[in-house]
Amino acid sequence: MTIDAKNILVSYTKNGKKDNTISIINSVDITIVPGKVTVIFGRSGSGKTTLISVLAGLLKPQEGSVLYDDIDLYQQNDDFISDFRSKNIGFIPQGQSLLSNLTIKENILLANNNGNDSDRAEELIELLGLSEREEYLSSQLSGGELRRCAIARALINQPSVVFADEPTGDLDDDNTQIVFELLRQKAKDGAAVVIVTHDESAYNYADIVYRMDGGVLALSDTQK
Ligand SMILES: Nc1ncnc2c1ncn2[C@@H]1O[C@H](COP(=O)(O)OP(=O)(O)OP(=O)(O)O)[C@@H](O)[C@H]1O
Repeated sequence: MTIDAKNILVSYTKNGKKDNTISIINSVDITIVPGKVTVIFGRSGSGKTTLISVLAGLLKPQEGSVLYDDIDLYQQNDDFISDFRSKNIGFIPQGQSLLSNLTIKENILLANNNGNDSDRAEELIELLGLSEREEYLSSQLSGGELRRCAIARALINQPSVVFADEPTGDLDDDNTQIVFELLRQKAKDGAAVVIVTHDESAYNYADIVYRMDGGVLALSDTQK
């Protein structure tokens, strides 16, 4: 599935005053293609999370369109968007997003559309080096283990599009490599993969590189 976003504009009202708006995403155009890893680098606060939230159907922009092939996402109703997202999109958010009273496997399967794809959950748990912690409650896990569990949860439905927001933020070098390799493998299997990060080591796994600065997106001049 190809994502074609055009003229995206997001701004927020400061202190509830209409004449006091700050622009976060400024006339951004981007095309995301299947089978490739697209990496968007940018400083903290440059608008990366906001942009992928728009691309993933989580935040309607004030202006612009997001097309998934010929589906104009924000022209659809909320039920359609929600169903579309759960069938097609895996989103790895920043921060802690798991239910603390469930085990790793239960958290992963909670997101599973096909009911109970236990084998796929096991496969991801092993790939992400979580086998020894499988029966732990998520409240008993380290930051890096929680992060890897959130990645497995985002991949359980074999999504054709994956958005990863700082997926290696709290991981050591070995686990960073495992996660980037896994995302690259998803792209090799045909998914469109988008990673936003500060982690320059992501460059080694990227097919297409963008830089975001102050809400403006540009293809990197260190293009591969
Ligand atoms: N709901 C909101 N209301 C007002 N401002 C917001 C809101 N959400 C985000 N912002 C602002 O928009 C800017 C971009 O935020 P965003 O989270 O997209 O940046 P980022 O590049 O992902 O940063 P980080 O790398 O730190 O996650 C920030 O200055 C942030 O404070």
